[in-house]
Amino acid sequence: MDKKIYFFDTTLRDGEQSPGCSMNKREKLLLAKQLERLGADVIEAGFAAASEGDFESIREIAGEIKNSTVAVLARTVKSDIDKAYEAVKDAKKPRIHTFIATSDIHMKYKLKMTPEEVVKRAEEMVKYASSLVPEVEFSAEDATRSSTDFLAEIFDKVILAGAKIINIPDTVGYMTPDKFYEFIMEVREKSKYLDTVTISVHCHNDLGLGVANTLAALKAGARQFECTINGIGERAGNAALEELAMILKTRKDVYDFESNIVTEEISKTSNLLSSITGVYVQPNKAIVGANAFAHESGIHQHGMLSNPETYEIMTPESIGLKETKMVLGKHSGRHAFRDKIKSLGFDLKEEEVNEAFEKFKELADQKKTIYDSDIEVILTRGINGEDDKYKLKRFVVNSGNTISTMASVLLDIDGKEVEGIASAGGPIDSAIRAIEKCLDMDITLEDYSLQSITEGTDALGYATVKLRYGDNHYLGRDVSVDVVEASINAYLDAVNKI
Ligand SMILES: CC(=O)SCCNC(=O)CCNC(=O)[C@H](O)C(C)(C)COP(=O)(O)OP(=O)(O)OC[C@H]1O[C@@H](n2cnc3c(N)ncnc32)[C@H](O)[C@@H]1OP(=O)(O)O
Ligand SMILES: CC(C)C(=O)C(=O)O
Ligand SMILES: [Mg+2]
Repeated sequence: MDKKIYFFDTTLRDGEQSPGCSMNKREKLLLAKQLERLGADVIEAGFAAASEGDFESIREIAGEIKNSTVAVLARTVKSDIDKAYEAVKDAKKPRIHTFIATSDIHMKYKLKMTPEEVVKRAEEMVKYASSLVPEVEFSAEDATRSSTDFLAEIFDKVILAGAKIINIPDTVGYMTPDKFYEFIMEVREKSKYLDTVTISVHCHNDLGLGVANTLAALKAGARQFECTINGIGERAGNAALEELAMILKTRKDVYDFESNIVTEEISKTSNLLSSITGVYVQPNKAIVGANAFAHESGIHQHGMLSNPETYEIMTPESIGLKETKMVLGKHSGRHAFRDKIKSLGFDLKEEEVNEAFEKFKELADQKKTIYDSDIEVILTRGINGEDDKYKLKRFVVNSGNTISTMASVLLDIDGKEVEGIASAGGPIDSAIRAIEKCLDMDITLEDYSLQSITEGTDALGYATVKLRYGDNHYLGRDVSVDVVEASINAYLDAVNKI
């Protein structure tokens, strides 16, 4: 049997049917060009009869795309097929894709047609479409809840009428892999002509089985995969193109097939779709999620640094990413921390690394994401005072828009606890005044500044305090995710210098 898999991308049609994923003409064209670079064999550009905008988008895509077939969807309705033809006629490789439902429930309640009428309509419209374009695809909507006898009958009729591709959609995502395999084999056995055309599948993801069912269909003889980028589509979406493509590439030992997909374009295509629609994939999404090539825990990071194959079955480069992300966080270990320090250009002795590592863990307990700039702060400034005479033990600040701010600061001064309480305009002002009450020193605060030096709302605040004592000036600094704490410690840093 044929070893080639044809990827039929329906992001611009079924994908666009997902709530919130509508695209305008310019956006559809941008994405179509990227799908062409990705190597999609067929790009289903839209549903021409749906709206004037969709019609124009398909026409423009048909005029621009040269390497992929441009398909357009139509009901088995003559006016839909005429619209579809008008939209796609200038394409280098046009395809009209027409469909009608074949399950009892759809025929009886939705179409209000008898099975005989459905077969007749399908046959007539496939014949008509085949008189307009060389390639016509026929889909039996809700095929997987239809009788296999009826499918065999309608498929044979439309194949004789000119259909070159027969699609067996799992429209409502009802199949399981074993059942789908048996189902397709049964239809193939009952049909006279199905094996003379390309069998396609179109699996929805209502039970999370879109990709698994597509692979089961491959085993049963399907050679066209209908799928979408990021798995978008009606309801729970369609089988995800990037997952299917990477399964074929990564498990060639199991699936010995060829495809035209340029996997190195996957990441770019996924990002483009998300930025156009504003619908982003979850971080743990297979292949294209932000965490798909990221490692935070120490044991995994150590393994990755020793040999990336310990924890990655695909390379980030194979989907077009530059590198694996080593995320530093509270689960990270010394190996990854040392590697990060080196990559930031610091050459530290082992005991300095250990000291910085302790500070890093302390910070990681307070902060969700540790950025490179956080590490730089740890390495250049430290995050806490060490063996100083004046040390902060604890502080409490009570503040709100309808109450006066009150701060209580407890210091350790040479091993003795001293507490100061003060109320002033804001939390930092109150805290500084509370410290002044603990100290029996004639100090003047000359300058104070606070800067956010890392990213995010949990950024490190960098406080600088300038004090005058007698005729001399003393500068104190500190960093913390808590700006009041950074301010208190910066003040104490200057006091300790006195
Ligand atoms: C499984 C799928 O993804 S199918 C594709 C789904 N995509 C879309 O529906 C997007 C585009 N659709 C649209 O813009 C509109 O539904 C249109 C323009 C196609 C039709 O709009 P309307 O004429 O207002 O009809 P409406 O959508 O309300 O109802 C669908 C009609 O098509 C009929 N119909 C549905 N599918 C088919 C079919 N495959 N072949 C023939 N007739 C069909 C229905 O029986 C119904 O007929 P009725 O108007 O005589 O009752
Ligand atoms: C139009 C067909 C192919 C479809 O989208 C479905 O059945 O899910
Ligand atoms: Mg669908």
